[in-house]
Amino acid sequence: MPLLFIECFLEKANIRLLTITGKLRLVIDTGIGNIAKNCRGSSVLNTKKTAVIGLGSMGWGAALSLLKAGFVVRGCDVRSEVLTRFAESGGTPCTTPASAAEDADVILVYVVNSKQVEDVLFGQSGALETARPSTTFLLCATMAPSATTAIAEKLEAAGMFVIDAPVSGGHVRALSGEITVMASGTPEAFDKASAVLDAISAKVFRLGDRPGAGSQVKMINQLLAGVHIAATAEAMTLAAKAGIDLKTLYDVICVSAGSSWMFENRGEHIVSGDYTPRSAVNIFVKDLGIVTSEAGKAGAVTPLAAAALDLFEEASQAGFGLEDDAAVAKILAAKSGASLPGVKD
Ligand SMILES: NC(=O)C1=CN([C@@H]2O[C@H](COP(=O)(O)OP(=O)(O)OC[C@H]3O[C@@H](n4cnc5c(N)ncnc54)[C@H](O)[C@@H]3O)[C@@H](O)[C@H]2O)C=CC1
Ligand SMILES: O=C(O)C(=O)[C@@H](O)CO
Repeated sequence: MPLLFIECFLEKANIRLLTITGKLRLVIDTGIGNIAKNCRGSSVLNTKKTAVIGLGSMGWGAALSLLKAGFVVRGCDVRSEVLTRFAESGGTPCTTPASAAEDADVILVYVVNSKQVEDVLFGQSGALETARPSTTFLLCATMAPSATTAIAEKLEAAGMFVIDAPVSGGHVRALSGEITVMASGTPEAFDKASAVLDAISAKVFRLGDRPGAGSQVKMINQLLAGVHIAATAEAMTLAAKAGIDLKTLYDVICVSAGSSWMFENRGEHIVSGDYTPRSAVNIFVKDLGIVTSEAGKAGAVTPLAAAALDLFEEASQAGFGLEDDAAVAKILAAKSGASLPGVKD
């Protein structure tokens, strides 16, 4: 069918075709709210109002992806400068989780750890104070599976739907709406959140019907991610010590068998000497802490994760906790007497 004919037909029927972050979407304006359907085959949903709690490296990207996809987005953060930037980007800034949660159909929780998640949900001015029953919560922070399960049970007891939805892909993929989601929850929860998941991700893995299963898989990803960052830092430090040009090394390894997603991503930060946090050292103190403690409970040995955790803890104690996690290289460089770009000897 000629494209012009399709366009005229869609215009008459009040249907707009939008391409957002490379995904083709149909938006049908019913006058009472949009019904969006992703043309790559996901379900139709009329969810319109969303809230993102925690507008940091990952939550910011998710919030912007939702705005681009046509959702109304309330965003909450404790940092006022972030709220100002969010308002400038078209979002509705909120100073408390309770005000962000009012009226929301789906709420995405993107703070750092389980303690913060509990605070923003169940604490004073927390989301549960105002969220309507049957609101769907996406728990996107990386937490121990047991913590995720306990939080999900508390939300469900209050009449909410929950998806355990930890994410992967870093700040850049969050911004482009292309993260991977390691998700678990009831089919009903997935139905309610499918348009939101489509807007923020390139791939959603459904890993089970109960919250906790997603966090278990994410924990394994974090074992690999943490070890690969530490290995990248070690490789770069040895290369620097051996007098190899780091940019040349980076180009060679990226197309060789020693590479990894983390080598490509964090290796670039080390080569350019840029430790602006896209994911902070302290995140891996948390995540590898989860890995080693859960492994201990399960009776599994994780010597590589333990060695990597030691390095991240050392980096944190040396004052690099809020820098990009590639700063673990600074510890190895100092011990090796090696010079890294942008790092004072
Ligand atoms: N940065 C990354 O590349 C990735 C991070 N993750 C996970 O995603 C989660 C978020 O990580 P990031 O975005 O890197 O952290 P972040 O530190 O950049 O962002 C967290 C945000 O939450 C806000 N916040 C903290 N307490 C709050 C409260 N009570 N009320 C409102 N806002 C509050 C902070 O001000 C901050 O803006 C973590 O669980 C992390 O492990 C997962 C995949 C990748
Ligand atoms: O993307 C992921 O997966 C990660 O966990 C890291 O980027 C760091 O948090």
